[in-house]
Amino acid sequence: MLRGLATFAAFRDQGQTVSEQKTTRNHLWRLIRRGRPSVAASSVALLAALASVAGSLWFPIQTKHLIDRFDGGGIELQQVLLVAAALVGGAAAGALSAYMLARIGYQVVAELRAALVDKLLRLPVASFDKESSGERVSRVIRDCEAISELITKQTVNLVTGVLLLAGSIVVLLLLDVPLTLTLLGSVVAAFAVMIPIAFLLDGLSRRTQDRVARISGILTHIFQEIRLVKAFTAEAQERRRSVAEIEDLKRLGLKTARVNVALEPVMSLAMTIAIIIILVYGAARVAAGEISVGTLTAFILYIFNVVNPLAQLTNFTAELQKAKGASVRIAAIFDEAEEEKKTSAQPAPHSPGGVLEFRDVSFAYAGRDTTVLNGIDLLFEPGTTTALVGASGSGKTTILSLIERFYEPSSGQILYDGRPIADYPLQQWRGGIGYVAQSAPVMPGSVRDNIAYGLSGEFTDDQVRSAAERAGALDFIERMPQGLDTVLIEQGNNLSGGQRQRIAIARMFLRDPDLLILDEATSNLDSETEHQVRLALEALMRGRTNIIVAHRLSTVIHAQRICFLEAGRISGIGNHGELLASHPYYARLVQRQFQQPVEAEPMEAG
Ligand SMILES: Nc1ncnc2c1ncn2[C@@H]1O[C@H](COP(=O)(O)OP(=O)(O)OP(=O)(O)O)[C@@H](O)[C@H]1O
Repeated sequence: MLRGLATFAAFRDQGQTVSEQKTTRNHLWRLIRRGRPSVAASSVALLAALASVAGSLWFPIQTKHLIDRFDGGGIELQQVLLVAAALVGGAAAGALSAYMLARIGYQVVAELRAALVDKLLRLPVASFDKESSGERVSRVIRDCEAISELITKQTVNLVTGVLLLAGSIVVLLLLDVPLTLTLLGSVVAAFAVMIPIAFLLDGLSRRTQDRVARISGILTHIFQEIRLVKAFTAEAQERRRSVAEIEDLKRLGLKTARVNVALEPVMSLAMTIAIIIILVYGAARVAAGEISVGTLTAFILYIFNVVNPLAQLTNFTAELQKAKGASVRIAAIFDEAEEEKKTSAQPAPHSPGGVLEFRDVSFAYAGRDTTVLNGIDLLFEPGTTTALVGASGSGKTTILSLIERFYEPSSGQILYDGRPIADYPLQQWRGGIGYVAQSAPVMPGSVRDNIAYGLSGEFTDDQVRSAAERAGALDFIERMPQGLDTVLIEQGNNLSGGQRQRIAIARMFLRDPDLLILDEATSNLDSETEHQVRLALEALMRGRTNIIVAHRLSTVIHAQRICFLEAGRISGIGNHGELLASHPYYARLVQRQFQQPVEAEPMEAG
């Protein structure tokens, strides 16, 4: 309640213009509507809320009648039953409305989350460069939760609170005007006393939330990189860092507890004083014969009808602020441009065996001044292998990303079969490409799921097994506890680097793409595994158009074409022999590597 009071007061100072506040409100309303709340359930919830308010308004009046009848011959059973009916009926209606609103809230949040996940999956890779994945997860989980909380818990408070407050004031004014003004004056004064403390609590609560978010970020990082922590014996350092954060959180908690402890007596004192004022003034009016004992009793009961809605309304403003903040962040995601606009006229999918051409392609990542690729002209002929070689950061992986259409060139064109690749339907375009990323990532699921990953058809065990065999992966898969059904844990931690690579290669055999793009792993495998992976890759590359970011001399030597990149420009192109003769930098690299065992030596310059 107190946080609500403070937020209510602070809201005016947030510097939002009227039109900004309207836009924020629209965002929230748009999101709630997107969740398609059921009209029937909403109507039942509203009617039940009205019934519960009626019960709360009715019961003190019935109690007044019950007490006032004492003078005229004691308690009447009918009157007792009416009080009980008002109480029980009001409570039952309140419970029904709360349940219906909870249903609506959960339905809205489920629809919203599903829509958000769907939207996030449609966003381009560039969108994920802007914000950490943790923050994106927080949009789906926490921000949606804030909107659901508003609907499930706070809407009922708003509806019943406003009605109860307004209804109570009207009934009280009808019963006795001076006593009503005294009641309102003392309750408002009691609230006013609490506002400064509420401000303090609000600030503390925000700082606590920030701290909690910070500490969860730090801990997530530590546990994600536990190998790094252990390899560098940094446990003590990380413990110190975490303990410092935990201590800060403790200090904030204690401060909050101190304010709360001070607040409780102030709060009950303020409310007690308000009640005493009403009692004393009311008793004087009873003694003077101006009001009945029943009326005074009704007034005392109505105090709760005034205080509770006031508390609920202030709470509502706090939750509303939270939900509005959340809705702005969620709406920003919904407003982002999707990777591919759905068009009614879908062009034909590309046919295999075309020439892929980079024509004067330049590229800069969004938000970065430097151009990563500068005027790249490159031809990838069908059935050939092109190796991209160059120092670290020279733009090799970026070329692969442009082919995958993770990003669009800043200028120039990428053509396939003479047509811009952007013209082909995105799903079919990517469907024709096999991409083996450097780290050979795996997804949660079984080995079988991972080999058939992203393929829509059903695959027989024989097909999956055959792909695994061609990738040189079948032996180790069969040695795993449940074979193809073995579940791969987070980031494939139960696999070695070479095994992950062979799973990725098996995936490609099953996918059977026309164009294979491969970011060669930089980590050195032992020579036996290296040999197996190379054999599997050679088999995979046969008969396809291959584009490889090459780190190993063995790969480079076998490529028909080598493209040497320096700071985003092509400084040499040709086969191994040609480059050796024409490109001093390349020749120097090769010379350096031939002094080492050729196969294990990475090719990279930087
Ligand atoms: N998502 C991104 N956002 C912004 N800049 C990026 C992004 N990815 C790469 N870069 C920058 O673009 C440049 C080229 O990166 P790229 O990954 O293409 O190089 P690379 O030649 O593949 O390097 P390596 O061999 O080390 O993998 C680097 O300076 C890098 O910092």
